[in-house]
Amino acid sequence: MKTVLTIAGSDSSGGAGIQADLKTMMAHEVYGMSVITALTAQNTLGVAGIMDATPEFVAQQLDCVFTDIRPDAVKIGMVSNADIIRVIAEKLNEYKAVNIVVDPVMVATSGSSLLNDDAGTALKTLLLPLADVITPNVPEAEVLSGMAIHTKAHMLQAAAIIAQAANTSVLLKGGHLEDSADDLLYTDGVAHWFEAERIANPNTHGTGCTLSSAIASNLALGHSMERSIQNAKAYITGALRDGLDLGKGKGPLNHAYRLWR
Ligand SMILES: Nc1ncnc2c1ncn2[C@@H]1O[C@H](COP(=O)(O)OP(=O)(O)O)[C@@H](O)[C@H]1O
Ligand SMILES: Cc1ncc(COP(=O)(O)O)c(N)n1
Repeated sequence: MKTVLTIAGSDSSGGAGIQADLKTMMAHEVYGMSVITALTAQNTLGVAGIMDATPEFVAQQLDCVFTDIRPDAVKIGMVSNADIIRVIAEKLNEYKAVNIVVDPVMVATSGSSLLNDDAGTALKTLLLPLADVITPNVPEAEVLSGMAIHTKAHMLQAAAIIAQAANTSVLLKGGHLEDSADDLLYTDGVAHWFEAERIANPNTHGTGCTLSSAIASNLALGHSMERSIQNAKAYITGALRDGLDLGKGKGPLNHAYRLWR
């Protein structure tokens, strides 16, 4: 059995964060493990509260995982402060973690901020360079590149800037552009578009978490980066197309759509 670790925050409403990651891993038939960086009290309408874990406790969780069941891939999501980011970078280096997917989570789909101001620099300098791929959405890519993104041409420019600064591959997700659900992989100066049908579904809580976990699961299963992203896109499109409608705001996906049909 292949194993995947998520390092992320908990979402009490179960649609994003750790809960989305573990459900996605289960749907991919890999063994999921979790290091929790923060608890959030949130639902489909927004984030009511955040309680960060201490950096020491994050380190303790990482030690417990890596000294016992070695992950074949690692997904990193919400890491809300610089001290936690430092500890994660240190431990991933120490344990020589492989197949690292970093989703630079900054703002929840509902609009609430999930990253402290001091964490931005630590994220850029310590965590992004460790990744095999980073998966910003359009607003995150705007912050990371320092430019506005309104078109696919802008996506290309921004991805090149981010890839160069972080010295890694960038999957810039196009879900926030109107009329598009095309994502752009930029690696070593080469651009590859992953095109997908845009689904008319307002319930997109957790799409980013789900996509990055699906990529990590596919990498753990031994697929190439391109194949992993292609498979992950097919999974997220199917989960959106399933049309689950829960909660009063932007609802979650049906992560199990392949299992229950
Ligand atoms: N309405 C949609 N139809 C199809 N795919 C979508 C839709 N919205 C988002 N996606 C896809 O879901 C994934 C997450 O995208 P995005 O919404 O851009 O990120 P985030 O959830 O981090 O804000 C991407 O692969 C994106 O293309
Ligand atoms: C704990 C946690 N982590 C991440 C997200 C971002 O969710 P999305 O995938 O919709 O960008 C979230 N809302 N909560």
